[in-house]
Amino acid sequence: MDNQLKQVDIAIIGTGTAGMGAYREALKFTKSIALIEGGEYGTTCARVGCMPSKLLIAPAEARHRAAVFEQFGLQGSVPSVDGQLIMKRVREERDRFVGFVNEDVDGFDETHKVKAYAKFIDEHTLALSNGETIRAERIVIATGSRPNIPKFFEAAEDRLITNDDVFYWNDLPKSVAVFGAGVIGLELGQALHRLGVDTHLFGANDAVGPLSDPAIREYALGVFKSEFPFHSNGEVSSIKRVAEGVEITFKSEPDSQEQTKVFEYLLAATGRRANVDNLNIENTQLTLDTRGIPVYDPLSMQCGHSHIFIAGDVNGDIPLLHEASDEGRLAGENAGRFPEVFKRARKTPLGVVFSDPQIATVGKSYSQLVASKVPFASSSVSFENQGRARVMLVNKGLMRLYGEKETGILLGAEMIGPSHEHLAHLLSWSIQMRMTVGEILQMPFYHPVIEEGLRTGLRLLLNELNMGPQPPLNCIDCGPGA
Ligand SMILES: Cc1cc2nc3c(=O)[nH]c(=O)nc-3n(C[C@H](O)[C@H](O)[C@H](O)COP(=O)(O)OP(=O)(O)OC[C@H]3O[C@@H](n4cnc5c(N)ncnc54)[C@H](O)[C@@H]3O)c2cc1C
Ligand SMILES: NC(=O)c1ccc[n+]([C@@H]2O[C@H](COP(=O)([O-])OP(=O)(O)OC[C@H]3O[C@@H](n4cnc5c(N)ncnc54)[C@H](O)[C@@H]3O)[C@@H](O)[C@H]2O)c1
Repeated sequence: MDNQLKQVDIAIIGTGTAGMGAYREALKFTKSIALIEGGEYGTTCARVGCMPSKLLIAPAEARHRAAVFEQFGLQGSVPSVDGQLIMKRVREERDRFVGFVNEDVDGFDETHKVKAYAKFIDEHTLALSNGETIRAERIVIATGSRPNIPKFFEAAEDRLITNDDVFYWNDLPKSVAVFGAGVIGLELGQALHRLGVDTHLFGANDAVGPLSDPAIREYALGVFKSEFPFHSNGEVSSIKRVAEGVEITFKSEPDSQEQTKVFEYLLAATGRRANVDNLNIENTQLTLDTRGIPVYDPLSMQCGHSHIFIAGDVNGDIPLLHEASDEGRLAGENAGRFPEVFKRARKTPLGVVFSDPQIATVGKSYSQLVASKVPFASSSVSFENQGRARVMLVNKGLMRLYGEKETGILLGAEMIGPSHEHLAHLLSWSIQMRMTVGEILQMPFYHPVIEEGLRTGLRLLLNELNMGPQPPLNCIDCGPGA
């Protein structure tokens, strides 16, 4: 094997978002790099993740929106769905996004790119699936994650699919059983339903996306259950491949009647698994956690005190695009400067689920605050009577804000509601600036806008913190419906 030994300063395993970020930073320190990719270039985000999922959601939301036009007094039928055209646009636009990534990869130094899967032989040596061996002074692991599929689902045989399959469809199916009411299940399940696919969403323990605040979770359950069949605490007793598809026998609630239904596909959206189990990581001296993931410092991405760094979904921490990008760059920089290693402050946590209404989490979650024993106060604000939301007929939503007692600093928020991708950004920026609730309230709020609902929530929180008066009901100087 050693006849093909290549020696480099830095090997980066994986050329996704984190790997590409690591490469760009590492280049600032050395030109001796192996950027290794076993699968397809293009990144999970662009190929089968963030971008194609939003491309599927866009027509689904547009069609759903048309269904409320009647309430404005606009008459007319809801547009019919041409599944082939919908999927054609999803694929074409997706390919365009992938094309941009591939242009970047094309621009990388050819001598740096290695097309093979890598495994550890020892702490410095990697065996490649093409038979070559690489010895690297420093290594960045950026191998991403893959769908986690419970064994139970294998009974669906060839009708078992994941997000990796959906965005290659040529047409929409007639029916889909979506398992997992996490982020992927909610986004794809609701979009498929809105595009006329007979969709059932099967959850577990009443979980909804990333929500931990019981009040928001309950509200979200109500919203989604009123729109499509959502068995948030269902029990599935059997899954069978039958001639027409997948037969699923289930109870919608533990004490409800058992029912059997055949779906064209079973879509597994039951979480993701770090691609660390196929790296022979045990051939290194790294300390592993109970999931088999190397223990690392999230401020430097360094595994222990070693020359190995881990970034992106593979570290199982915050599987989001902007985090993978930040982590990749930090890992690449530190791999470049090793043995000197710098710590960098991380950004305020921010998560958005592109369901409708949108779900968002910012800063510390409710469950983290409860566990941390930090003294905090909270406020709740509904968007059902919020002026701008009612004008636009998007008045479904509930927001909970958490602030630190004594300092009045905003700590976090969980929410479901209209335009919450934007409100969540305002809140995360405020939290990152360590602003108090009083200081945020000094910022301008226009009228009439959805942000006025956020202002009401902040005023209520200020009062809960004993730092401001109870806001007047239907406050006219705040604008009607604020
Ligand atoms: C359906 C879906 C929707 C999503 N939507 C959003 C969203 O809206 N917003 C958001 O912020 N995040 C979203 N995400 C999450 C986001 O896509 C990921 O957090 C991000 O893409 C992770 O990047 P990464 O670099 O860690 O992994 P990847 O981009 O997956 O890169 C890892 C690379 O490593 C390669 N590899 C694996 N093992 C080896 C090996 N042994 N040797 C060599 N190469 C290897 C893989 O082939 C892959 O190319 C979504 C994810 C999914 C699945
Ligand atoms: N908008 C976004 O930012 C976005 C979109 C999609 C994905 N993502 C990222 O991808 C990650 C993975 O998404 P995901 O939805 O696969 O994972 P997830 O962890 O968000 O949700 C998985 C869900 O599956 C449920 N589950 C597990 N086993 C089950 C079973 N047997 N039956 C029914 N339900 C079961 C869990 O209770 C959980 O609610 C997310 O954590 C997120 O970071 C982000």
